[in-house]
Amino acid sequence: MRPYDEALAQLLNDVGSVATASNATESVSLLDAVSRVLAEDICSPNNVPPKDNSAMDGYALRLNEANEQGQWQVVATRLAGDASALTVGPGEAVRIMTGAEVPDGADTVIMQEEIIRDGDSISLASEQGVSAHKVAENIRPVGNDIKEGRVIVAKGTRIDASHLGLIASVGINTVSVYRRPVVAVISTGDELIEPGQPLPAGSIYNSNRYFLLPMLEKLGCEIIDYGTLKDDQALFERVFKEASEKADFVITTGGVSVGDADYVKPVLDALGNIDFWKVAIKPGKPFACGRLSKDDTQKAGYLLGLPGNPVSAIVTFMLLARPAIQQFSGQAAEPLAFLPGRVTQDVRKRPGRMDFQRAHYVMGEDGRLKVTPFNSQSSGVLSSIAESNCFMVLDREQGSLEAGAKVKILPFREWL
Ligand SMILES: Nc1nc2c(c(=O)[nH]1)N[C@H]1C(S)=C(S)[C@@H](COP(=O)(O)OP(=O)(O)OC[C@H]3O[C@@H](n4cnc5c(N)ncnc54)[C@H](O)[C@@H]3O)O[C@H]1N2
Ligand code: MOO
Repeated sequence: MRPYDEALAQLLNDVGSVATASNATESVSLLDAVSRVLAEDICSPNNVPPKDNSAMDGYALRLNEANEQGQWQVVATRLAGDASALTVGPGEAVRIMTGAEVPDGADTVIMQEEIIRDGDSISLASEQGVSAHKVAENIRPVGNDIKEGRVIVAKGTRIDASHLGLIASVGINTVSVYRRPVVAVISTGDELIEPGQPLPAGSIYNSNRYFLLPMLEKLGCEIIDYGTLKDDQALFERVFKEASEKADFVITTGGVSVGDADYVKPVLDALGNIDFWKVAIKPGKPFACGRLSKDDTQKAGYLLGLPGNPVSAIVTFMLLARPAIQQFSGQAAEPLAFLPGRVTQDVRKRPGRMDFQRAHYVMGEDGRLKVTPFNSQSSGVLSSIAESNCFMVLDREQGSLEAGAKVKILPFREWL
């Protein structure tokens, strides 16, 4: 059994990345770019905001040159979108709206709640007069958000809604992204039935397919869904081969253990090579992987054989398949971000496997995170994932723990 870190390092080394391949990029319009990985640094061609503008509805004036009476004459009105030439002289003010360009000469915008207006004459409402205000207040300076030429989103970033907004804010509507990884998904097992069908004796509903497809979607993958295969070695061989010729990754669930109908490994061995089998993690130990071709020069899909138990399948997807697909997609490495916490109850654990217990974490009254493991840690209990918000991660050589012990928290809901 490989320790988790070694298994992941080997997997990442074996799968490579489209970022090093030629012809692996395409140009897409902004709204089609969400969930894709950027193949270029996005540099801003201009300043945001492009000119000094007002943060408030109020009056633009020269606070530095306030007269003794602290009074100004309103000489014009400035709306957002109006860029006509306009200069404010000493003793003059311009009625200005939020977002409008600050007229030349003005050094400050006073918000209207802090102004007393009498006809076209304004004065400061505060008894402290000018000293209640600061020069430049309520002015958003040119380039305050983004300076011209700055990299606003780096190559290797998986684009989310905030990146789309930021890229739009500098006026760019097309970006270069890496091609999508093609992923074939295969459920295996004689006992599996699709939801919506009556359940014959001895059968169970296929749940793995229903969390894998949306998680792959979220990773920007192009999916080939092979549904469910009966446990038949010749059938596996034929379908795995076909899938590997079309897909970058072939993800299977089930059939990787030591049972009489566990054909995934023998088929991987026959078509290609097993990179490794078994990782020292709980759940998910029998994870298997390798390339589905013996010919190194041929492009062929890489098999990620997830264990059949639903929790083992989702955990190995999150911890092994997901980083492999992210790296292959050209995404910059994203190491697991643990949070420090304390466990609320005694925990039993035997040394030997790194344990990813499903758990719920909250902020305690002392401001520290406290984490409570789900009451069943069985790898068949999928509600342990649906009702948890993190893994409580216990190192491989760790033994049992007492309530109050320090543990690592790994939030996972954003991956789902
Ligand atoms: N003698 C041993 N037996 C087992 C070992 C072992 O080391 N020695 N390891 C156990 C562990 S740990 C796991 S995990 C499982 C993995 O088994 P397989 O990958 O071969 O999976 P299957 O036997 O095909 O299925 C296991 C379990 O999961 C259910 N299943 C499968 N696919 C789905 C699906 N798509 N949706 C819902 N449920 C699914 C299946 O019905 C079984 O109950 O092996 C242990 N055994
Ligand atoms: O690894 Mo199995 O996934 O312990 O149930």
